[in-house]
Amino acid sequence: MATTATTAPAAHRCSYEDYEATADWLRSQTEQRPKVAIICGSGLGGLAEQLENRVVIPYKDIPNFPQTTVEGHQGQLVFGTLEGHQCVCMQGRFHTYEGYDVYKVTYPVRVFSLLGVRTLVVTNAAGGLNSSFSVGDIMLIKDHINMPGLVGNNPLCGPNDDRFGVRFPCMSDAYDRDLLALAQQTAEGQGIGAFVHQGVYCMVGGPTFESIAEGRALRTLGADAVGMSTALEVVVARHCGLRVLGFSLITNMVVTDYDSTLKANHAEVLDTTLMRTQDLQGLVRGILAQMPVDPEDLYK
Ligand SMILES: O=P(O)(O)O[C@H]1O[C@H](CO)[C@@H](O)[C@H]1O
Ligand SMILES: Nc1nc2[nH]cnc2c(=O)[nH]1
Repeated sequence: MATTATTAPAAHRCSYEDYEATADWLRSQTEQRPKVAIICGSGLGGLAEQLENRVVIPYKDIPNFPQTTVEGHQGQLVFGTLEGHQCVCMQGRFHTYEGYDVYKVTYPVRVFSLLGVRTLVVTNAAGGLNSSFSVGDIMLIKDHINMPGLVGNNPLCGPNDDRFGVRFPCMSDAYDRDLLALAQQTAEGQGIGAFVHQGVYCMVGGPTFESIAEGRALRTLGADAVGMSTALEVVVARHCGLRVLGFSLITNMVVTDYDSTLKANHAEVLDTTLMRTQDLQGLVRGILAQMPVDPEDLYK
């Protein structure tokens, strides 16, 4: 039977049993039971090095897990404690441009949910579209434009599994407002408020960086930053009820001027992450330090 771009063949989707098998296997590898998951963006995996009592599990050993293929993404799960919170950190994420479908890209998020995770922290490297942003700024994500999802490439396409969430999840509250306010307040308290902004992240498919016309179009659409990840993970996280906090590190400014000779490139992206990695780590730590560890206080 012919299939359309909007509905993957069932064989490409993952079953509840697949997610459970991965979660069960991970439970057998560690006694840690994380409540917070952190997905590290390009060049931002250093956050996982901050965890205490680390248990490191390479993706290649994890049943049903994809492998990372992108420079700046290490390819391992790190369990451990950060500021009193039991965490699991993805040192390396998956992207559709690597050839993975939207179900594989978001596979870890449902596994985390089955492990008992309640809060997802996403980080990414992104190109700045807002002309008031500068390279090295941190953008707290207040909303997203899920470009693949808008054209039907959404990880929730296909039969809905009610064990994870509802058929038609709301996305107007995708990024938790309390966590966003806490992040802003923490940035001010740490004296880095001058380069921390709030804005809208637009996910595109990549792997091409934007043409000038595309950059201009995305800005007109209301995007402040653009990247090739995150929104799909957030959609799946919200579907299964996780709270989400997101950060974009502005690693380059998107070229929107025909007179410019600048050219976006991945080496520049990784260089900028080196420059700001300490600030971002400090900010995440500062936020976690103020989040109640007791889940009953946090998730009621
Ligand atoms: O979104 P993350 O994984 O941080 O990576 C960003 O950086 C890469 C481009 O340099 C792309 O993968 C883009 O999405
Ligand atoms: N699409 C896109 N992704 C990025 N990731 C880091 N910088 C960029 C960028 O300029 N465009």
